[in-house]
Amino acid sequence: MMAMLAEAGPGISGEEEGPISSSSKYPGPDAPLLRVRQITKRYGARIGCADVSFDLWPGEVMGIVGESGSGKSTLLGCLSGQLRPDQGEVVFRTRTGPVDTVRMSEPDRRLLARTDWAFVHQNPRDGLRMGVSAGGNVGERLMATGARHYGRIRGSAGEWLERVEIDRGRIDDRPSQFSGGMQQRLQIARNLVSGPKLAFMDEPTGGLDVSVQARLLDLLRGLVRDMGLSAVLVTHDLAVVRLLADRLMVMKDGHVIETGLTDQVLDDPQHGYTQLLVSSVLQV
Ligand SMILES: Nc1ncnc2c1ncn2[C@@H]1O[C@H](COP(=O)(O)OP(=O)(O)OP(=O)(O)O)[C@@H](O)[C@H]1O
Repeated sequence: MMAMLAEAGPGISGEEEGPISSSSKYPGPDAPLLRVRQITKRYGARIGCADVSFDLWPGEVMGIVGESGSGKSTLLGCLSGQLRPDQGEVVFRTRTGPVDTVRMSEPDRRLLARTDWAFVHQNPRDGLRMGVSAGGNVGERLMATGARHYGRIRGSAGEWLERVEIDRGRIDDRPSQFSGGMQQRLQIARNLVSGPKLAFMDEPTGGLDVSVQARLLDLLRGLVRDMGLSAVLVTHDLAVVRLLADRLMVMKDGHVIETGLTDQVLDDPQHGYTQLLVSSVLQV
């Protein structure tokens, strides 16, 4: 991955030297990658999410679960810059230091979204350009990070298609010619090709057949581990968090009511609502 990035050109900070070493300014395992403090978002009198705080560490996956309307999407929107919270901080450690993304300029946030951040939508159509070829979808993101050499961009796109188990021979096909599972894998390739540090995932396996889901989950788990990716994962599916998330936050009526290591929360839920949530699923 890093070799591909080095070929692809400069990263967000315009550095030419490729991989960031552990001794560089990028935070090590002793500093949170994302520091979230008291995030609150209201829709008029209705609470979207209230007073949410947590730290996300490099390489960690945080799952957010809760029933419909509990505030998961609102929180994810506030964290990823798609919604502006009424209150609170979302501090991301960029390569040059911590930045409160709630208060950063729109162009800077857009640059971050194309480089160090990834967003995997439930519906791949929301994360892909349907009128552009598979290779173009992946290559476009590399170009956003400064890559200009056509042959190398195409080579990296082909490698990433294979990495997400799409035949390289399909590189010139459009996403509309792909199955739902393939479209989702293409969306993942488009997002991860630039070597992001943090991925926001909104029901990444939602709307897919069970067997397709299982394969996608396996693939995601491997990529997250291999890339040392941090992620915030929203889902109502406890089997998905069981497989992917290190830690879990349980939301109800916009508030976080329970948090802890995933296995701990699922095997020994403390809050009555979490107990109900876990017991309502026959097989987790
Ligand atoms: N655009 C909006 N305008 C008004 N209220 C909203 C809006 N979006 C969300 N809400 C309200 O905010 C609360 C949290 O909604 P949110 O969509 O964040 O929950 P969720 O847990 O993501 O639900 P789901 O799993 O169904 O997507 C709900 O009461 C919802 O009605």
